[in-house]
Amino acid sequence: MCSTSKTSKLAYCIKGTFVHSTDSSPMEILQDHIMGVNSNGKIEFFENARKQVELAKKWRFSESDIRELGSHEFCMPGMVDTHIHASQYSFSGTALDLSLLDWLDKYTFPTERKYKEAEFAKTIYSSIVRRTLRNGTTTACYFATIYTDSSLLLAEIANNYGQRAFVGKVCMDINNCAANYKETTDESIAETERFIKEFLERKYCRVKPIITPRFAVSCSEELLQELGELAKIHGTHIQSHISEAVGEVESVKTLFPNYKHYTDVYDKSKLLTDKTVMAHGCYLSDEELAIFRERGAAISHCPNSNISLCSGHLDVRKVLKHKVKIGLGTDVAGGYCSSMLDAIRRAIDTSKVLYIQYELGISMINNALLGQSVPGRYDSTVYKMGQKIDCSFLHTGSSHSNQQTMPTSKTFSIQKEKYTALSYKEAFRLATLGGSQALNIDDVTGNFQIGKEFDAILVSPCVPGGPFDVFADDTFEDVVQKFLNLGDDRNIKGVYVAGQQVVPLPNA
Ligand SMILES: O=c1[nH]c(=O)c2nc[nH]c2[nH]1
Ligand SMILES: [Zn+2]
Repeated sequence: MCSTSKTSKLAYCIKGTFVHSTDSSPMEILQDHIMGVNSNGKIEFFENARKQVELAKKWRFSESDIRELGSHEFCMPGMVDTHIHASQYSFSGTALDLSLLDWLDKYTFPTERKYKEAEFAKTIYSSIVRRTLRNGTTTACYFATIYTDSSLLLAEIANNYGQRAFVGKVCMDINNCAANYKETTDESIAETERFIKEFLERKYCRVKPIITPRFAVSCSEELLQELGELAKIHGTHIQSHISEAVGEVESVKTLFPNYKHYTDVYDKSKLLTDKTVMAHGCYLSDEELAIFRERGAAISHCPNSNISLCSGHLDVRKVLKHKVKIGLGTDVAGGYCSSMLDAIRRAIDTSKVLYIQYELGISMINNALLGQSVPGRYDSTVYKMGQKIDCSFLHTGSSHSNQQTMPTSKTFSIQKEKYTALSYKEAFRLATLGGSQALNIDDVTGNFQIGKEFDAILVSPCVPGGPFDVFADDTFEDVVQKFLNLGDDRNIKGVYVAGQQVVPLPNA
């Protein structure tokens, strides 16, 4: 049950270094600060420690109420995994040899079918909730399976461990529904209604239901529209997949010939709202991103999955340019790692790959061939798939040019735009504040703004047998960067959700 009192007392203070993001800065490092957390789990004050005496008088705390961090230790906001399949955790780290649609048929659907069994579900769901919490994921947006009862069990487990979460019962009624892993349209709608009703009766404080059409390839027009209605009636969040892989985009064109594009399919079903998070979006056009922006819908960037299933790359810069909300997701088990630290690293890697491609001109050529606009072009032509273009303006005389493979019947002029890869600070913001914005919970969590709930990780960079070393010359920025690039759960000494310490785990 969710209980918050109108009057709140100070519960405890933390003193030391805090690292977080704001709208104006991807990373602020605030050394020698003191934070007060109240009995409702909210941040009551956050000030320079110079003000400790004054604050102690006002809030009536003594030295013994303060938890003082060690010299290299710091607190950062808990990470927000905006897209993770709890039900796929059992095979994470395996089965990465196929592309999306075949991967779903061969590995994913047969595994998800097992969640009809409550005992099996309980084992895997407990493991993923424990694992993600240990890795510092304070908020997770989960896909479960088509089975209502075991999806409700995932919600109960997340609630029991104190994780903030969205949990979705998956809906799918057409195609790619391997034998015994499908529902009729009516079943899917009725079970989603039951899921929401029983979920809301449990009155969890920080675990919420989310409407979950798997993706347009496995949902009929009728199901999508009914789910859009249900989301409207109950005011629930919505999650799905969009434009992840070329084969999937092509299937959607065939299945929904009367729609302008993939985004239009969801938009016409009222599934794009300011409480929607869509995973991937690698192949969204400028026009589609403009619709996302208008609706306030968000994208979950899942770089590990995009690389592991050879789906494509999301251009985060392009999404940010369109002012579309964006967070990071692990997308277990298309993504093989359940740690958001991995999502940060892969997001940077992907961005660097795009930088290399831009430098070589490859990305521009690929975009042109996919019928999308070409960044920095002078003309306004949108080149169609397979259209012949002359790429000789790129790398004239360079051995890196792929002009040999390009037909040369049409010429267009292009000015190369400068492309900047994501910095580790920007990736840190995506994993924390960005994720909370994507899930539309940034009024509650995502950074250390006064009044938000204290969702945080206590990081201890120097642990015996830890994954990296800190040297005397390292600045605090270096230490933070080392943790983001090299750290793991050995460095995560404590995890807090709404002021409650949830890691170390019970029975760890
Ligand atoms: O990465 C993905 N994982 C899935 O389970 C899935 N289903 C549809 N599209 C998907 N993409
Ligand atoms: Zn997914």
